[in-house]
Amino acid sequence: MQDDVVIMYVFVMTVDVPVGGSSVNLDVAHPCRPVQFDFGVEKVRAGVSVECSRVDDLYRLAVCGLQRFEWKEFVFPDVVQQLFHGARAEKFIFTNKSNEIQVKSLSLREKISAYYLKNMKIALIGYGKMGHMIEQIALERGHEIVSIIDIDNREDFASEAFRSADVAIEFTTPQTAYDNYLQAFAAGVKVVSGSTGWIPEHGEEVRRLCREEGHTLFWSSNFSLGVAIFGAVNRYLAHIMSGFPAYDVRMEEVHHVHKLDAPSGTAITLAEDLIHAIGRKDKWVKGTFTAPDGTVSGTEACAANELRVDSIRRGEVPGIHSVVYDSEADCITITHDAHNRKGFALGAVLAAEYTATHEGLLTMDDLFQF
Ligand SMILES: NC(=O)C1=CN([C@@H]2O[C@H](COP(=O)(O)OP(=O)(O)OC[C@H]3O[C@@H](n4cnc5c(N)ncnc54)[C@H](O)[C@@H]3O)[C@@H](O)[C@H]2O)C=CC1
Ligand SMILES: O=C(O)C1=N[C@H](C(=O)O)C[C@H](O)C1
Repeated sequence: MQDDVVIMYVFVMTVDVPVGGSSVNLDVAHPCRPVQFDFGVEKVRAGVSVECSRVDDLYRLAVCGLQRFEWKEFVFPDVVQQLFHGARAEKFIFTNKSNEIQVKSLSLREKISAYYLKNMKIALIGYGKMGHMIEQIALERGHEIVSIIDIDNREDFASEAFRSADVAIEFTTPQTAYDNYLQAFAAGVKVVSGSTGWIPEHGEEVRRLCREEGHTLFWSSNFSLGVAIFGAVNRYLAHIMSGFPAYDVRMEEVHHVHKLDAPSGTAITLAEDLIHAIGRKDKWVKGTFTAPDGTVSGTEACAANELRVDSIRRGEVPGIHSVVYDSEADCITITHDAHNRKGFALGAVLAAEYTATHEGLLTMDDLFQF
């Protein structure tokens, strides 16, 4: 069968961008890159033409197993010319081999920066486990950290340095996140936040601030690509299982002993998605809680219409989420197991890159349409 061919129009900047390595992997073609403009993609397959227009499309097509990409000349729309003086068009061939896009006829020196608008000024709110990891990844990606605010220097919200940030990345606590958003909004700074546990109290007001008062917040209970994929599998599986009532469903999340909230924000997102797709559950409820010393509180008992979510706190586990469908005959379990916090941190930085050029209440659905 003839290879799929994508004719893609792309521009290449002349500025330097750290790419690293001799090939460009999926990360570079990641949909989160803040490409602000459309570049046309024409997919030719067995005589069928499909119009695509964003980096997301490249990513999706790559994952679908496309064999060959052709990057052709790009006719710059006015907006791109205004934004990028000196941009020039070039033609490159990309091949997809085992989920990796390798660049052919593109030397490292040429640096593909089509995915960068510019290096950003980032402020960090919360300099704990996530704040440190985000700092490292942001620097690796060529961004500048202009301000770091933690519990002891909150007056820095009023500083010039903080106000100069393109985006603030906030990872603090369930109790403090909302006030941090207000401080950042008052300083005119957009926020990316992964803090969990604040939505029951402040969710409505934050939605209003973004939808009616022009503030920008990108929030996700989990920024990792793996959980975004897992979420899509969860929704699809729930859709299938809605036709098989012999299976009851429950969830379980395992996290490190320092975690303040239970169930985890990710578990709540997964539970809400699942309930939306399956007819026989209409709310999630807290099930058992296993404390670090092994003590179990709560209960496994719940009504048929309730989705039970069990929480376990153990050691330094970065985060494990499972959805379990159980019947008399067998059990189907899907699990996402984070090996470390890198995926969360990279996702948060990618979200910040996206947020720098977008407005309003933003979520992972803006980045991935699985
Ligand atoms: N959405 C996601 O992908 C992820 C979300 N999280 C969430 O992010 C939050 C933070 O996680 P970690 O960094 O692991 O916690 P951590 O406890 O290591 O760090 C939190 C930091 O926030 C600081 N802090 C507390 N109150 C503050 C305030 N009012 N202003 C400024 N800083 C303040 C603390 O001093 C600490 O340095 C938690 O809610 C966690 O559930 C964690 C990992 C991934
Ligand atoms: O507190 C954590 O560590 C994590 N919190 C998030 C959550 O509540 O889901 C995301 C991840 O699981 C790690």
